[in-house]
Amino acid sequence: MNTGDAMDAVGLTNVRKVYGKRDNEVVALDGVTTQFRRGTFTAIMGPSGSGKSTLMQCAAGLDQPTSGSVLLEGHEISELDETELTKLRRDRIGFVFQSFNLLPVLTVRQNVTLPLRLAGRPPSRSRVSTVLDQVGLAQRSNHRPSELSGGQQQRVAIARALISEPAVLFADEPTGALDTRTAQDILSLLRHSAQTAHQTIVMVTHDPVAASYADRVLFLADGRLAGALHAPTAESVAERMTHLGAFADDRALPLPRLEKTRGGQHR
Ligand SMILES: Nc1ncnc2c1ncn2[C@@H]1O[C@H](COP(=O)(O)OP(=O)(O)OP(=O)(O)O)[C@@H](O)[C@H]1O
Repeated sequence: MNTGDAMDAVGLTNVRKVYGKRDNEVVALDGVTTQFRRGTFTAIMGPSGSGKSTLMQCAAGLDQPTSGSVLLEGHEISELDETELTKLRRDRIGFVFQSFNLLPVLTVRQNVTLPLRLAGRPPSRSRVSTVLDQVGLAQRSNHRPSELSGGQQQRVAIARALISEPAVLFADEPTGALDTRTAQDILSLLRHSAQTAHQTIVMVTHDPVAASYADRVLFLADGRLAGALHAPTAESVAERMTHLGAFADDRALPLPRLEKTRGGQHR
């Protein structure tokens, strides 16, 4: 059995994912091998349709690869039954998706605490307050989702993912609906979580500045790895994306969405 390296929170070996059959076959991932070390923050980038979401779904155990191995927190996911997979995801993994999946009848606080209450591990009031404060929603804890902006709803989803302090956090465009300042705060929070709480963060993004908060950027093209950048800057990421054709059609490089302070450091 492949037990992998204990330093890796997630390890993919030769992962292939094919959707559809015969004439309708789409090869979404075509032999991807990579590792996500514990306590690291990785951004996944690539042109539309390059397989980013599929990679994340497979790495998170939400979807099974057609072939190849995914080792998640020491477990080969193809060897787990649905109950074991559900337990692994519930206890060790956090998710932030583009659709926030908030329950409209529950308040912010109730939405954030629901997964842990369902798991029989209700968080303390102070833990809830800390997380709501971290995402800038302390004043909104009794509001319902319909009373919040899109960006605020996204922050509820982020708080819900962070509250259980998951070993691995998968996030699909977590700052997509946020204004510049809030996006900076959330990205700094994610980086801080990786550095201090040794959480492993895997984030899909289209934004080179968001990616520059990560320790490493993995590039995908046509379902295959197309290189990596360590200690990325927004400029180096944007340049690489342009070469991958992600910013094609004669547009200028997208202006970094987030500002940086002097010396290239993020606030
Ligand atoms: N459920 C599915 N059934 C059939 N094809 C799929 C399915 N999910 C994804 N695909 C195809 O697999 C390929 C990779 O899709 P994926 O969503 O992983 O790309 P992506 O890089 O996340 O794209 P985007 O940046 O546009 O969100 C695409 O060609 C897509 O059409």
